[in-house]
Formats: sequence, C-alpha cells, structure tokens
Amino acid sequence: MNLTNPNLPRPIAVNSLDQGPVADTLRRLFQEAAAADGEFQKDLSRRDYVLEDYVQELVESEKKDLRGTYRAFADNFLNVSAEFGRMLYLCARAGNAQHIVEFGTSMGISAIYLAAALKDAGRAGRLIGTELEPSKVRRARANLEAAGLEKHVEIREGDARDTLAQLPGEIDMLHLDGAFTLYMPILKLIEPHLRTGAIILAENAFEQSGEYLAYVRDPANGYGSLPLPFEHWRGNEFTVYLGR
Ligand SMILES: C[S@@+](CC[C@H](N)C(=O)[O-])C[C@H]1O[C@@H](n2cnc3c(N)ncnc32)[C@H](O)[C@@H]1O
Repeated sequence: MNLTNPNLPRPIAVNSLDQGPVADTLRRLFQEAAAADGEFQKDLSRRDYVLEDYVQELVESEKKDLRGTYRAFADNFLNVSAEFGRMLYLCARAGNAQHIVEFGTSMGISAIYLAAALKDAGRAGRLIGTELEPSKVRRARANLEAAGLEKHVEIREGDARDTLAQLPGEIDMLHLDGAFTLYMPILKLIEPHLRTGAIILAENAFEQSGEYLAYVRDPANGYGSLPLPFEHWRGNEFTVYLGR
C-alpha cells in the first residue's frame, strides 16, 4: 500500500519511517485500518456528506455518554493519515522534543510516528500516550513493540483527565486526538507543563466541539495557532505555546 498521497511531492527520507520495523509496522497497520474503518471513512468522504452534522452528533453523544461513544469504536482505528503522521514526526524532530504527550492513542499509529522521532533523534525522552479502551491499549502496546519502539513509550490506560493528572516536568509537544469535547480540559491540564515553544498538533479540532480553537487562536492566551493547509475537513490545527 502506498503510504503517501500521490499528489504530494515525494517525501524526504526520514530515517525509520521509510524502512525497517517502523515502516513495516506502519504499512501493516494502515492496511488493517483500511479494512476495519473502510466503510466509515467512505461515508465521511462522501461529497454530499455534511461534516458539521456528523461532528455535532458525536459531540452530543460524547456529552451523554463518553465511554459508550468510544466503546462503540473499540474495533476502529480512527487513525491519523500518513501525511499527518509525517507532520507529527517532523514537528517532534524540528522541536527537539523529548517529552511528548498524546491524548487518544487508539491502536498506536500516531504514537509510532512520535516515538520514531524520539528514537531517530537519539532522545532519552518519552511519549506518554493515553487511551480509554483497554483492548486498544493492549493492541497499541503490541504494535509499538513490533515497531521496536516500546522503550520510548508509556501508554496510560483510562480517562486522560485522570491519567494525565501526573506529568513529569516540562512537556515539549502535545498531540490532541481523543474525544472532541475534551481538548480544552486536556490542554488546561497540560498547560502548566508546556515549555515555551512547545508544539501542539490537534486533529479534529472543530469550533462546534468547545472553546479549544477560540482559546489557542487568541494571542492573549499565549499561543500562536493556525489551521494546517491539508486535509482541512479533519480539523488539523498547528499551535505553538509562546509563553505568557
Ligand atoms: C481518533 S482516535 C485516536 C487515533 C490515534 N491517534 C491514531 O492516529 O492512531 C481517538 C481515541 O481517543 C480515545 N479516547 C476518547 N476519549 C478519551 C479519554 N477521555 N481518555 C483517553 N482516551 C480517550 C478513543 O477511545 C479513541 O481510541
């Protein structure tokens, strides 16, 4: 399977993403994800599909029953694309990230990109991933092991609002990709740990889901932020903590 969008220029060689166990594991996982999520993804990309309606439905469902909403997706990957994964990898490398937090690890695809960046940079640091669904935590751990990255990652099982209450020191990078309505509460939990210059990449950051976008786009709050110019329908937002 071609992991890159054919419309994009050929990606630069980025070490372990292109060969060896990381590349092999990602290739396998993208195939498994296509099989598991194919129908769901097809629905989302239908031309007449009203994305705002889908986001609204999910937001309402999360507000009623967060666990139940994500239990229903226990067998779905809901993963980032290969392009977004490379963006995660490159941001971690460019920002010399050592301590990274991820909200929403699922089966571990995005975590593999982030952990590969730590490994390739020869960093002693670590990725702390979080996942609500126990079966996904088991699968993510196995996938990170298959990629040879297990020593760079700790996956915390449970609700991120609890599991991220304790964090070590400064955080260099944050990936937000969990329940849509929790981006703001999770950011507030991590904010005291963000080092100046920390990068935050959010997927599915939508205005309907809460205050997150308005907050990071208001310079008074200490952030610089803009939407990424690819896969705009996925709500990709790039943010830097500039300090207060
Ligand atoms: C979009 S998926 C993450 C995909 C993953 N980042 C990847 O690229 O492979 C969102 C995940 O967040 C998890 N999640 C939702 N709410 C959560 C919470 N409160 N704490 C931890 N994980 C949560 C869901 O179970 C789901 O697996």
